[in-house]
Amino acid sequence: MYAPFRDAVESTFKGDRNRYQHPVGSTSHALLAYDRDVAEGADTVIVKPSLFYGDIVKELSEKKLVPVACYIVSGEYKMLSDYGNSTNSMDAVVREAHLSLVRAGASILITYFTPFILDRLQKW
Ligand SMILES: NCC(=O)CCC(=O)O
Repeated sequence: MYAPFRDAVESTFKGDRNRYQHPVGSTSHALLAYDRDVAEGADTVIVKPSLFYGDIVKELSEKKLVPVACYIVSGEYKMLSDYGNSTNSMDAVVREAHLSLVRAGASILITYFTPFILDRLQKW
C-alpha cells in the first residue's frame, strides 16, 4: 500500500516491514497496540492504511478513549484515483470511500484527497 509514496521519494529501502506491521488477519494485535499506546499517553491513534480496516476503526472508535485518525495512504489513493479516472466516477468513489471511514467512527481523515474533498464538501 506504500509503493507510490516510496517511488515518489525515491526510497532506497529494500525488504519489508513486517516486524512492526500488524498481521493482516489479526484484530488482537491492533487492539493490544491501542491499549499500549493509550496507556503510554497517546492523544490520538492512527489506523494506516485504513480503507481495508474499517472493522478496526470501528472497534477502536467505540472505546471512546482517544480520537481515531484514518490515514488513506498512497496505494489507496492510487486505487481510488485509477478507478475514479477510468470510470469517470471520481466524486462518487472518493465520497463513498471517505464516508465509509466516518461511518466506522473516524474522527480525523488524513488523505491526499483533501484539496479535492474541500472543493466539493458543500455539495456532499
Ligand atoms: N511517512 C510517510 C508515509 O507513511 C506515507 C505513506 C503513504 O502515503 O504511502
